[in-house]
Amino acid sequence: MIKEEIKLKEALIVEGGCRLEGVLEVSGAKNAALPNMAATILTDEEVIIENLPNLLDIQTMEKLLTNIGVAVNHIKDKTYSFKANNITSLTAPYDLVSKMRASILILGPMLTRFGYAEVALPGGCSIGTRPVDLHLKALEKMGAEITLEHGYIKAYAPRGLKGAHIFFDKITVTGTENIMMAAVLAEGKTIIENAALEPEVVDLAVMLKKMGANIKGEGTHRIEIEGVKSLKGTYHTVIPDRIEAGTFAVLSALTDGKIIIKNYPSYYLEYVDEILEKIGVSVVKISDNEVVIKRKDTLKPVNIETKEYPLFPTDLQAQFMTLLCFADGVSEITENIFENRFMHVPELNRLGANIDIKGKTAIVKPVKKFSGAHVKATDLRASAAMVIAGLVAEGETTIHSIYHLDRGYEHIDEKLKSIGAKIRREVIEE
Ligand SMILES: CC(=O)N[C@H]1[C@@H](OP(=O)(O)OP(=O)(O)OC[C@H]2O[C@@H](n3ccc(=O)[nH]c3=O)[C@H](O)[C@@H]2O)O[C@H](CO)[C@@H](O)[C@@H]1O
Ligand SMILES: C=C(OP(=O)(O)O)C(=O)O
Repeated sequence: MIKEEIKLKEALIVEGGCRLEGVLEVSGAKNAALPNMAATILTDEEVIIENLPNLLDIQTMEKLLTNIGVAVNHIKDKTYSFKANNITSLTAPYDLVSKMRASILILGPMLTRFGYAEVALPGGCSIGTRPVDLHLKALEKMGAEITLEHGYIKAYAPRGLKGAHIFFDKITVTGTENIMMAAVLAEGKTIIENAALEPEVVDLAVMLKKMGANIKGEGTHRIEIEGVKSLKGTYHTVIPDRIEAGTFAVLSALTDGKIIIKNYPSYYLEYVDEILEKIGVSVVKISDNEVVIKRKDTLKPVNIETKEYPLFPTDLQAQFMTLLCFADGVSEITENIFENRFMHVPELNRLGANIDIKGKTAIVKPVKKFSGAHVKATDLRASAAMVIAGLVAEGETTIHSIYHLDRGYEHIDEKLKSIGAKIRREVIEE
């Protein structure tokens, strides 16, 4: 059986109630590393990226890049070099794209540098339909001719892309990144309005500027890019993962252990930290890059709405729902970004939670305890919620189908074992 087939059947078995003590280190951000890697297509010079997290999604992006001829070399722990000086194909095949929606990020760079790109349509995923129409419309506005054939996006710009005025009807993170990468080598000026403000978008702009791109306004809703003829190599370090950090904060608050979180990016988590404070959980800085989590005896309910950065991230919704199950009143959590991101609710209820869904709002009623059960890890952050829930539940929790967890959490079981958690992987026939 090949490795990935086994992974689909892997389960995580978590024993609840263990005393946790030690250091949890936050890894490089998946959602920054993926666009950083895609941007290496934009130059024939060597780009070195450091602090790449060891994740399935990173391996998928590596495969997408090597598949088109990018030379990827491991230099040292978490540091890789990329050289796109011998591109042999301009296709992102379905078998890779179907593993990870962020594969769409190589469309903009391939098209702008080589005038052609073929990427399998990512299709829907468990958290929603997630179309890429905004990416495609923006590229068309830049002069690309796009057709959809046999499940593939085929994009042509034989004479190169042209700068354009793009207004995104909806704020899109990878859409902003894709168009920013397309615009850096386009002829003339591109203005992206209603651009995403996420730190990962800003980090991509920082990297592109080091490569010689001319970008202004990153971190605001209006980004201006003046195209240049070519880009050069650079050295870049991936920023810390704010979602992994937030996940660790929730885990720490609920298990009430003596956990130090290292590389906690407080500067990206201001709003999240404010919400934690309202719940009765303080993030206390103990050194430049380390925090501990202190909680009041009684947790308070809060209402949360997911929104684009700098407001509450959808990628922390499931973890905060788990935390709020133990508040002393009713909380309401509204999911505004993805239409189907409550799949953790029935799974949390299996563990003893009392959550109802009304449209796009989950009503989280207080419970005193969770008790271990068999649950399913339905998507990436739902999986993280199950791990947290398993650590606080009485008895043993078996989390089935943990494939998604490995897409976005680096060695989660090893990290948790190092602070005293009893957690193991088992291959279960399903
Ligand atoms: C690799 C990566 O960075 N993933 C993140 C990125 O995903 P991703 O970039 O895919 O998410 P978007 O910001 O694009 O999606 C926001 C909303 O816009 C919609 N939309 C998007 C594009 C489009 O062409 N048409 C359209 O309708 C989506 O369906 C969704 O409802 O941002 C999400 C929102 O913060 C996060 O949850 C993901 O972790
Ligand atoms: C939804 C997520 O990722 P992706 O966009 O890669 O599916 C996530 O990181 O929670």
